[in-house]
Amino acid sequence: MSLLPKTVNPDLQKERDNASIKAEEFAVWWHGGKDRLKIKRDLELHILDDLDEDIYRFPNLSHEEIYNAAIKDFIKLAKKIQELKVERNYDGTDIWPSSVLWGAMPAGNPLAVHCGMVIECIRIQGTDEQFEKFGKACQSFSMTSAYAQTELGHGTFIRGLETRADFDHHTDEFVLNTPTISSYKWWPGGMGQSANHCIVPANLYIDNVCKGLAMFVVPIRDMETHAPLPGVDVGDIGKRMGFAGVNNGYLGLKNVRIPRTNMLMRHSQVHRDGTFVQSPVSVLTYFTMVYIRCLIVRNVATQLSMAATIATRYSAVRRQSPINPNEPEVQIIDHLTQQKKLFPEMANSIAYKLAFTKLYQLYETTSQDIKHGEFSRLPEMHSLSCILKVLCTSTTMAGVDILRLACGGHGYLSSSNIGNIYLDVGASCTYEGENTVLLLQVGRFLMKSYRSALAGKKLAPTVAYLQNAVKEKSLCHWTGSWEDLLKILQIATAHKTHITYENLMARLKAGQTEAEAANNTGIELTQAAELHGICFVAATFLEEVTGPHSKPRSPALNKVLGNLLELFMISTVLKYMHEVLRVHKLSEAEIRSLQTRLEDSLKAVRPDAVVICDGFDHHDRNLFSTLGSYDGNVYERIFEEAKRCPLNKQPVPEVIHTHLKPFMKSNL
Ligand SMILES: CCCCCCCC/C=C\CCCCCCCC(=O)SCCNC(=O)CCNC(=O)[C@H](O)C(C)(C)COP(=O)(O)OP(=O)(O)OC[C@H]1O[C@@H](n2cnc3c(N)ncnc32)[C@H](O)[C@@H]1OP(=O)(O)O
Ligand SMILES: Cc1cc2nc3c(=O)[nH]c(=O)nc-3n(C[C@H](O)[C@H](O)[C@H](O)COP(=O)(O)OP(=O)(O)OC[C@H]3O[C@@H](n4cnc5c(N)ncnc54)[C@H](O)[C@@H]3O)c2cc1C
Repeated sequence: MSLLPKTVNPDLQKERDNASIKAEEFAVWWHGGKDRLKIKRDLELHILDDLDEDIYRFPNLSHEEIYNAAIKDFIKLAKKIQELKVERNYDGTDIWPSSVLWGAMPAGNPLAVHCGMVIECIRIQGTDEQFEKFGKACQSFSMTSAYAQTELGHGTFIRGLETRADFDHHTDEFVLNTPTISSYKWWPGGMGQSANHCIVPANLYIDNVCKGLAMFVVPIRDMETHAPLPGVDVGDIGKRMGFAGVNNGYLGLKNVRIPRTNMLMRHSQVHRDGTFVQSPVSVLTYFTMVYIRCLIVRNVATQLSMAATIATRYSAVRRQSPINPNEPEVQIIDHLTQQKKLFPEMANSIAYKLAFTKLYQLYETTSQDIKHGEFSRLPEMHSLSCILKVLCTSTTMAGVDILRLACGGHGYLSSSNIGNIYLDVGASCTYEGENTVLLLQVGRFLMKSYRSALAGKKLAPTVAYLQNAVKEKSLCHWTGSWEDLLKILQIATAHKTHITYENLMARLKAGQTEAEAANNTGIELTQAAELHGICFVAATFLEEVTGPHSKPRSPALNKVLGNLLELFMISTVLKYMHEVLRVHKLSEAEIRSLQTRLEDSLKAVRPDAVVICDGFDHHDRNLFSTLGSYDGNVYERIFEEAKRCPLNKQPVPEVIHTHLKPFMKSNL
């Protein structure tokens, strides 16, 4: 019998009753309007409400059982999406990589890469006819696929990939080979057993001359029997830290033949006579990665808001230690240091979601440009998607762990679900471009932009601030306004960029090659890149709160958002104070006033913390957390989960009779 009360925990109810805004108003803003919120909720209702709760207890299953369950869960979900005929998420992005579906696939989706990446890859890299043939088959699931780029020996350095595709003039085919153990494809999601096709990026050879990387649609399993095709060696790479159900795989290819027309040929082509037509811009092959990097930003912003919801609700429900010795124990959310753990992460998740919205607009514009043969925005797009992917994943990983710690011992329970969120976010620091490597790409872009700034050339919009900062070496007058806080971050970034550039130049002057000099300047390049990302996020948040978007919002909501922006700005400037002090000598009194503002902003957020999290509007089944449910009945849920633990099914487990008791007896 369930121990769960039907009522909401009174402390949590009190938080909702006493807040300055209603959660609904925040939810409407967060989701971009009433209509969008309704789309999201209708979807969740249809997808999540009738699920069997046992699917959330996958940590009790074996690797194989988890995979079997994940496939079955995926099919249930796919059928629902097909019935509904929805293609788009509430925010206009593709439905499949959307967080609305996460609750239905708690162990991960063995066809996530198929749905979220391959279809878009075929759209971006294939011709319209190829999309008609392969893309549509993927959309209808008559074909299942994986994106098989990474190899055992190379993930980062794509030019080092060893898989080769040789054009055979006689048969009009490509012959694919992974000639060494290090060239085996390794890691692709869904490739182990789920996919019957792969997108294989490989070096294209015509008459033994390498033409660079191209993408090939390679069947790997029989369409009828699903058995691996001749020349194909495929399987699951074994248990990962997380991603239990995702079926990451390995793939070896030995003289596997595919028709010439299976090369994705929107940007580069091989004709029947073996003529090769080069892509107008070689990095177009990398554009699918740009798309996924954008979506990762949105995903981790959502995951951070989930962890913040769990930890904040728990902190409102749990009481421990009085503040004044003779008074009752307080809700732990009233300890100031606890607020310092919770609220900045809440603000970060909002900041990252806003940054995503801006990033995605740039992505859509750039995609349109590419369709019209215009590529000038690519470097900025690449750099912005890299820096936001890195900044948001790495700080979210750290933030989720802070939120776990904020839940004390119970945060460490698997049923808190924070561990699962942490492992998912942790993977995103590595996949789709390892974070340090992407920071170096951004550092390189900053060096180029800085050189242009020095030459008085016009800069791309997202680095335009460097131009002023080149001249303006410090703030003339410090008022401590939000605008000043942003400005000082921008000047600090420009300064960091400037000294990094100088150090790079000095190394070149001393005779180092460009590559050596870049390697030796790597630490500063990554630091400048990180600061650049911070400036973008801060500028976007500031614009949302003070710009024209604030007009239609109620004063109460604007106040709440202002409190969150204040917290974000002050926390950020304090975090990077060592860089700020290099460009503006803030006095001791000015720094102390920032510390006071930090404390005041935590107190200002406090009364609305629970409703802000309610406004993130996470369905209980998406959170699936004993600590973070809407009703706050934490202890009862923890208790029920313990009772469900498979070990408790019998009073004395078999191993006690077979091993522990005899051992104890032998020591009598
Ligand atoms: C489907 C998911 C949906 C979303 C998530 C949902 C979550 C749901 C849960 C579960 C699903 C699981 C989802 C997992 C999915 C994971 C999938 C993968 O991981 S697929 C593998 C990714 N692999 C990498 O990302 C390799 C990283 N490496 C690279 O990108 C390159 O090798 C790089 C950039 C590091 C270096 O490439 P160089 O050696 O060719 O380039 P250089 O020489 O440095 O640069 C040449 C020029 O090209 C530019 N460039 C490089 N990349 C560019 C790009 N993408 N666009 C534009 N320009 C680019 C550079 O800036 C440079 O420009 P200048 O010369 O300075 O002007
Ligand atoms: C959960 C998960 C899912 C994945 N799914 C897919 C998928 O679906 N399809 C796919 O193709 N791949 C997939 N991958 C692979 C992933 O894209 C790669 O692991 C990732 O790109 C990192 O490459 P790597 O493993 O070669 O790391 P490495 O590059 O070997 O990184 C190791 C270390 O070397 C450093 N390093 C490497 N190069 C440089 C450099 N130039 N400068 C400075 N430092 C450097 C890195 O910073 C890092 O510290 C997945 C990976 C994971 C973990």
